[in-house]
Amino acid sequence: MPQNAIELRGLRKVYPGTGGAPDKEALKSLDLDIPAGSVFGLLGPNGAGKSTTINIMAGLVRKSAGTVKIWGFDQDVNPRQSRAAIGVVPQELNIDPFFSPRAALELQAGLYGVPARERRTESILTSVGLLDKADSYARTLSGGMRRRLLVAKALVHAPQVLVLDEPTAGVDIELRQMLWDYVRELNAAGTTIILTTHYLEEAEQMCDRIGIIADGALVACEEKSALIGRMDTKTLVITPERPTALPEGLPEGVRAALRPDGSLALSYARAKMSAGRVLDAVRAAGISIADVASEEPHLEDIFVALTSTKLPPEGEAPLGKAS
Ligand SMILES: Nc1ncnc2c1ncn2[C@@H]1O[C@H](COP(=O)(O)OP(=O)(O)OP(=O)(O)O)[C@@H](O)[C@H]1O
Repeated sequence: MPQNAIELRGLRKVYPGTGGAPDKEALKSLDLDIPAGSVFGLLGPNGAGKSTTINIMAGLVRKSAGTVKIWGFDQDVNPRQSRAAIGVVPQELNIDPFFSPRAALELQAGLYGVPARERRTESILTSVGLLDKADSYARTLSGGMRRRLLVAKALVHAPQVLVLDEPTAGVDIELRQMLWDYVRELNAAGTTIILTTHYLEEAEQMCDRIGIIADGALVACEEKSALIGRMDTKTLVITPERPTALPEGLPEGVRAALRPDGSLALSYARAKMSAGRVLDAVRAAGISIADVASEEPHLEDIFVALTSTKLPPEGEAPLGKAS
């Protein structure tokens, strides 16, 4: 097993401008290692270059410069092996409406040159919960079933690396849970998982390593815990015994806000301040404390700090997206 499932070096992509528009440098010079066996989240605002990166890895978009290694195979030197090592679940739900799931998987297996005796059509359909629909026309499948069929198609050639591009956009909570349970199972069985998502909470739950890309460049790539640990802020949430206004005379560097439930949120840099000092200052301001809780920073805080972009809340369509 190679140390890295994916190695990108100096990856650059320029889309030629059309109709008088200037060229677009979608990837500037991306270096990225994704360790084998990980669940890696590739995050970034709209237009950052995530799909371009994934599509280059999948062989769907031609890079302008740089090298791409998949499972140790250089895409330019060993195109067949590198293609065989990766399966991509695309963002769009486009499937051929006249094929049944069984026929779609058989066709995909044929495209990848999987010999008939090695095909696992039934077991893949079973694991994505589509066996009872195996022989129905794909056009009769619900959106959630189509998504599962796309996952199944990406798995027919048993790739070591599975890429899911925005897999849960517009998917209901039950299906999302099922999809993630299945992805976790695949990972436990050794498949490296790469996913892009607009839902930071999802990335926080699912991924053990995270890369953040903004404007065609990687701005962070670390273990999730290290990334969150980089954020030095801490927040104390105080429930006062009686309704209160914002306290006066807090130490410098402490930001105070009243929350709609009447609690008082006090944020500060951990390196410069202690919880004890903050609480002393609150008491000195005449506030009696009924309860205190502390909040650690979330991935979203880091994302905002690194990209200056706030993502829309869960459930809303990301900017510029129809889905
Ligand atoms: N075929 C294309 N021709 C010209 N420009 C393109 C093309 N595909 C993408 N771009 C541009 O390249 C940049 C990166 O796009 P990309 O789709 O990779 O971003 P993304 O991070 O996946 O965004 P999103 O979250 O919206 O999917 C954007 O500015 C986009 O407009």
